[in-house]
Amino acid sequence: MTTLIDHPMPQHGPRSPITVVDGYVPVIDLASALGGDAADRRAVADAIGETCETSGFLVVVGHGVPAETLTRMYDATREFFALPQEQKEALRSDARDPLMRGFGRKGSLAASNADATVEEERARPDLSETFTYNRLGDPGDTSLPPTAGAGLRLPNKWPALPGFEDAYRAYYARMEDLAVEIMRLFALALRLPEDWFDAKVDRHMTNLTANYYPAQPVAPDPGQLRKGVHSDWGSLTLLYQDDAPGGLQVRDKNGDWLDVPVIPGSFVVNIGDLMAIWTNDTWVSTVHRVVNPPREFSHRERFSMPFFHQPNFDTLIECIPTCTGPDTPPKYAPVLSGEYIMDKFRRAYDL
Ligand SMILES: O=C(O)CCC(=O)C(=O)O
Ligand SMILES: [Fe+2]
Repeated sequence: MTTLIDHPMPQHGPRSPITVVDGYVPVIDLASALGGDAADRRAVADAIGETCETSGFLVVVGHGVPAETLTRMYDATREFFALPQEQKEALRSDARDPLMRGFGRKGSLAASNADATVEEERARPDLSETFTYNRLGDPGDTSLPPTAGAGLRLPNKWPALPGFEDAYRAYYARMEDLAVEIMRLFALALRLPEDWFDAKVDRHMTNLTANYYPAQPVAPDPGQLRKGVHSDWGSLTLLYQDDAPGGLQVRDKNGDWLDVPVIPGSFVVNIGDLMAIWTNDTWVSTVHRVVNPPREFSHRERFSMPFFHQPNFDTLIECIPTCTGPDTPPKYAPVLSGEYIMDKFRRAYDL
C-alpha cells in the first residue's frame, strides 16, 4: 500500500489566513470557505480570483476530500499501469471515441494549441500513457442532448482489477463536488450570483484521466517531454500529482518555467481555456508542461490524476456580463463546450 498522505492537513479555524504560502502558484486553504459564512466565502473567493488573474494556477488544501479516496485511486492507478502492455492495449480507446476513454492513444497535447504545427507536434508524442473515465459513458446517463454525436455515448472501458472501478467512481464523485464548490467561489470572485455556473455544469462532461509517466532508461529525444507545452481546455482542472522528479511546471510572465509545488494531500487547481473565454481573458489559462526527470532519476516513474472539469455539452461559452464594458468588448466568438473539447481532442490525438 502506497502511503501518500503522510503529513496531516494544515488545521485552521474559520478566520485564519487563507493564503498559506504566497507566490505565482500560491497555496490556498479552502477550509473556511467550505465551512464558513458569506464573509469567509468571499475572502477565499477573492484570494482565488486574484490568482486567476495572474497565474491561473493555485494549490488547494483544506478541500475536504478524504485521504482514503485519494489513496485508493492512486493505488488503483499504479496497479493498472503495471499490467502487461497487452492487457492495457485490450482497453485501447475506441477510434470513434472523441473523449478517448480507456487506455489512451499516442498524441501530443502541444498539438492542441491554437498556434501549433499539428503534424510536427504529433511526430514527437508525449512520453506518457493515460487511462480515462467519463460519466457520459455510464449506462443510462442522460447528460447529453440529442444533438450530441453517438461517439460521446460509447461505454467506458474498465480493467478487471478488483476495486478499480469503485475507486475511480468514488474519486470522480468527490471531484464533482469539489469542482462545483470551486465554480461557486469563481462566481463570487467574478461578482456574479454564487449559483451562476450551476446550471451550466450540472450535466458536465468531465474526463477523469490518470497520467502515467514511465521511467526513461533511454534519454528522450531533445524536444520530447512527458507532456508538451499546452493549456488545459475546459473550465478548471483539479490535479493530484505525486512527488516524483520530472514534474509539472508553469510558465510565468517572463517566460521562465517554475515548478508547481508538491504538497502532500493537496490538489493543483488551474483554469482552462473556456474559463479564459468566459472571463474575456481577465483570467488566464496558463501554459504548462511536464518535464523529463534529470538523468540520475531516470528510473523514477511518475503518476498524476487530472479531473478536467468541462461544462455541459450544450453550454454556450460567451463573455460573462461582469467581464465586459465599453472599453473591453468581448474578444471571442461564443463556442459550445462540447464542440470546443472535441476539436482539441482531434488536434492532440487525431481522433
Ligand atoms: O502530470 C501533470 O502534472 C500535469 C498533466 C497535464 O498538464 C495534463 O494532463 O493536462
Ligand atoms: Fe494540462
